[in-house]
Amino acid sequence: MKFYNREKELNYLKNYVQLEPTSILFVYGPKSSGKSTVMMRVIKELENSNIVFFYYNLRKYATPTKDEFLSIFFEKSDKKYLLNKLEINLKIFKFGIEENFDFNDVKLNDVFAKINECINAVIKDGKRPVLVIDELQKLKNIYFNGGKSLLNELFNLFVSLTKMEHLCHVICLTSDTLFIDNVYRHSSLSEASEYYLIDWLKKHDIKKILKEEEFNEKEIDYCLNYLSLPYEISQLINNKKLGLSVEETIKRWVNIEADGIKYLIDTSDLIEEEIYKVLSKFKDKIKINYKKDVKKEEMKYIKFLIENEILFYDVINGVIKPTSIKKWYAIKEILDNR
Ligand SMILES: Nc1ncnc2c1ncn2[C@@H]1O[C@H](COP(=O)(O)OP(=O)(O)OP(=O)(O)O)[C@@H](O)[C@H]1O
Repeated sequence: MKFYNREKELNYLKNYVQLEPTSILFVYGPKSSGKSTVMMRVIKELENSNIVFFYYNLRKYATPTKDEFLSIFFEKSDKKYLLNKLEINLKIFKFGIEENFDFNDVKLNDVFAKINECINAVIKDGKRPVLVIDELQKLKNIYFNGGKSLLNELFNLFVSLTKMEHLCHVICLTSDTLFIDNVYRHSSLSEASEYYLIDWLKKHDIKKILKEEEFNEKEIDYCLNYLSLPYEISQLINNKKLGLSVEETIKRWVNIEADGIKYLIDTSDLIEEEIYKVLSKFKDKIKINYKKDVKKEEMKYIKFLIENEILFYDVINGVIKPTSIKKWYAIKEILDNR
């Protein structure tokens, strides 16, 4: 699979993991903007460095239970940390735990003590641990002894590992911006966190990639109006090979998106008129300002559109926009057809 551009993001993350850890890093961005792909590329490019990446991709699992969380994060072994054998293309590690450790009735403090032991073992070996969790919000419904929320307690552990003790970087990737919103407004976390946006591809980068992929000038001009995400480029290339023109493919995409949005509205229990009213804010502009353009009573409808990945809320910059440019055209199409 070809990797397109993202030099700036790659460099940022490669440099970031080599600095002293001082805060938790939240990498966020619109759906499918390429957050995991960039992170995996960082791990690949640093595979011969002294960094030990503990990379847990929770996207691969259905929402985990407590037992599943333990088996995703730990592996029975006489080592304190060990290569994840299931990942053949990537040198990533799991926390090691002794063979006779009993996962039944385990207390959260014991789990955290084990994580600390593993991280300290890496440091003792003269290496630098980096913990990366993709789609961390999937742990939000796990509770341990006495009803303790795993996620809240993990945040305390992460603050301790980064801001307090500077032992280990903790990087959380997510496209769930309502989750980021909660984190951002959480007083003790906001002072211990940094945020990095992996956004749509820039027009000049798309142009460069399309030129390299031998698209002609006319095709490039057409594409530049509609493309924003890296996977769209790979799909266009494949469709071209299958004999579909760029214009046909894009028109079909916009149609499918428009159908999807209309179906979502038609099957929702919310007041249809209010959803359309919110969408009409995007009739003539691609992004709106949360503070200036959104009224309190509209937030319910905006949240609905964010949860359903029609809109993306960039909490840090106070901007709301469709999750992709193609989605923007789909919104405009359903507004025009009303
Ligand atoms: N720089 C890139 N070059 C080529 N393909 C890419 C690039 N970035 C992402 N992709 C492709 O786009 C798709 C989505 O990428 P990825 O899963 O990394 O996005 P994400 O932002 O992590 O997604 P999500 O929002 O679901 O968490 C994948 O098929 C991936 O291979």
